[in-house]
Amino acid sequence: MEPLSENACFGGSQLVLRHGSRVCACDMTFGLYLPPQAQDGPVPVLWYLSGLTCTHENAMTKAGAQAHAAHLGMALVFPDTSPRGEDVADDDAFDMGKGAGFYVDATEAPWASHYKMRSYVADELPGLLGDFPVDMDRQAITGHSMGGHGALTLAMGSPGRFASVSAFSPICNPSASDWGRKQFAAYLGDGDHAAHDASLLMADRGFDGPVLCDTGTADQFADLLRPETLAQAMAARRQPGAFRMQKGYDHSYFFVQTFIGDHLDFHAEALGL
Ligand SMILES: N[C@@H](CCC(=O)N[C@@H](CS)C(=O)NCC(=O)O)C(=O)O
Repeated sequence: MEPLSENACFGGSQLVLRHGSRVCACDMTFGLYLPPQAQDGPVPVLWYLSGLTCTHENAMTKAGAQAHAAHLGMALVFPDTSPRGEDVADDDAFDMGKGAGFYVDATEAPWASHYKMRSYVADELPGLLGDFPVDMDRQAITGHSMGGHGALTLAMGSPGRFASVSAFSPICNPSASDWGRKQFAAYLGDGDHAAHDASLLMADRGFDGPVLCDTGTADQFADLLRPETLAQAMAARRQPGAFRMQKGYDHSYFFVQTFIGDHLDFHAEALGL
């Protein structure tokens, strides 16, 4: 693993690291924030999965999460959203290919050779965190938009792994949205689309911990996100958690940074901090 940068941040350290990914068959870059408490021993960790067009850098520089994480004593991981490199397939549309891995393992050409973001985030990257003072028995997960979809589907698909899950303006029902149908057809072909649909997973099995979901009432992508499908599924299942529509907020990082403190407090409680 190669350190690309390290910056002091709220008494802790913001690292950017690059490594050769076995599952994505390319170099991958991620951000890792270690709070000051990590100097005394392993700390719980919150995964932050980002949205369309993002790299590891957007949330790391724009979500404002580090101040809260430093106060609470929580590490933050910021993975990239797709494989990278010249030989990695791409698409002209911003919502396909690079920057749009959708946290699935592609099975179809030309995507299958590199687009394995589910395995990357769920299996490979956690294995690499053993080099750092991070307590992998205490994990929680959050994400924004496509990353909210990733957080919810990974949490519900990995029972017992995450103490809590939250999402900012998640894509809630990709198998019935233009943010999902096109990508699942390309990446997964006729494979199991429902296994990657948060609202269908919520209806089918729910999550064995608390859920927090925030979406802005002025979100310009609301018709693609379909928040009503997750709200309905949570209520029908009696899922412990909160589903909130935040008045006046749009899809941007101004929305994320407004509520990131709420989300970190929510995860801290579930993680026993
Ligand atoms: N570029 C797209 C929008 C993509 C977008 O809003 N991406 C969100 C996540 S879905 C994001 O976080 N963008 C990066 C940023 O704001 O830093 C468009 O113009 O329609």
